[in-house]
Amino acid sequence: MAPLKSFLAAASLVSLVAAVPAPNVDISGGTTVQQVRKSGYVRNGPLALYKIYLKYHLTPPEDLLNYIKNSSGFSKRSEGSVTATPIDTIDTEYTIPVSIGTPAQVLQMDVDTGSSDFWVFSSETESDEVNGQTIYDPSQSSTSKKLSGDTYSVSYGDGSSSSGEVYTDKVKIAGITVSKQAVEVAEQVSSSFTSDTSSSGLVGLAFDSLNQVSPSAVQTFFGNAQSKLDSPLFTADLKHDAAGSYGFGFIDSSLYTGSITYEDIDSSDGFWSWTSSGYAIGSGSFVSTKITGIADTGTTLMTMPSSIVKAYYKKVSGSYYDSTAAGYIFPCGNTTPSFTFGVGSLRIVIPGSYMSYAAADDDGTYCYGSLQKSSGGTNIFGDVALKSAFVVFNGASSPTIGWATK
Ligand SMILES: Cc1noc(C)c1CN(C)Cc1cc2n(n1)CCN(c1cc(N)ncn1)C2
Repeated sequence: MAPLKSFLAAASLVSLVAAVPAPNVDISGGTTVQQVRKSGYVRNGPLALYKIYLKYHLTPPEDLLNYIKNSSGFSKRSEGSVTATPIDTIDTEYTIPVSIGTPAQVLQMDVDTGSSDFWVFSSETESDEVNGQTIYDPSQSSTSKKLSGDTYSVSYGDGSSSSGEVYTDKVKIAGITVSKQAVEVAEQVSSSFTSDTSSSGLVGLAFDSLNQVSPSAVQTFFGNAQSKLDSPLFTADLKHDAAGSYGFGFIDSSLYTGSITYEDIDSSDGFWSWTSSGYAIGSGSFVSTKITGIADTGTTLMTMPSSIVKAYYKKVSGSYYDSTAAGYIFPCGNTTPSFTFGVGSLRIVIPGSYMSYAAADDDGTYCYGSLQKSSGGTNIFGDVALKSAFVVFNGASSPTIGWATK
């Protein structure tokens, strides 16, 4: 436990320095102010150190966080976690319960780190576009307030879309409450959302710059909650065909093995964009090459540059690019090798079983690969990659992304 002792030593030094009153030296010839020790003040090094981290929006080291978390009486901010449930056995998307309004209206919503709008099926959604989803009705909430004149219209990489008006209301996720979250209430949704009976809306967790409310953009749930979290971060522990979790404000060290490797985020395009150190196919040797892509929980699969994808499917017998399916397919029974991507010197292995996504035809002869070619130059580390790791989305002033094995 050396690190803890070392930071405690540092912390006590901080508190020592912070608590000793300066001598009453009158250097201005003016009046002297008598400093007195704050009565009842109990010096506390770790808390003093912790407050420095929070003041400068820095992420405290894990041992300091654990110390604060396990010590009673500290003025803690907030943190919590929520179950992330795959909507089907092939992990098409993951939803979480979200409480909106007073009394709470609870909707299962899709968490999307690839977009920045919090929108819901609502009492205002065209009735023929609602298909079993839970709707939010602002008129039934005593804390809702319409943002008159504000509208939104958002579209996604797969061509789906949603549009409507905007309210604010109380929103609680993982036990963390944002009292005035902008809730974008859908008047229209595209057919793919209507057919997705498992999701009643989206929680966009990309950067605020991507928000599509006009005339002025609003903040995401994370954008609003960040300042009240113990640490300005959220984590994703997605699983194959099993319940995982999203954490807010803290890192649960029981959810991963080894240590977390962090890479810088370039948020200039509003995405969680980072650079991988390379890849390997099956038991093949690791190819060191920079692959810049976005960490996107709202995309089911994974897309890489064409050269890497071609090299991968060379190892899948019977595979070929099918323009009708708009992707690589292969005979379902054929073996798909694992796919490894690098995070610095760390290696995240996507098991071969994750690399076959779903039947590509009605009789299930051919299957659609989980790895496909990038379009428009954006590589996407979607759910296939994310569910193979424990991932930290660190929204500090210089954002980073952390990956760990699990
Ligand atoms: C997909 C899918 N496949 O089977 C089902 C069900 C679904 C979900 N479904 C049809 C509806 C749907 C479509 C989208 N979503 N959900 C989530 C947001 N979308 C994104 C997000 C993002 N970051 N990047 C690209 N699109 C498009």
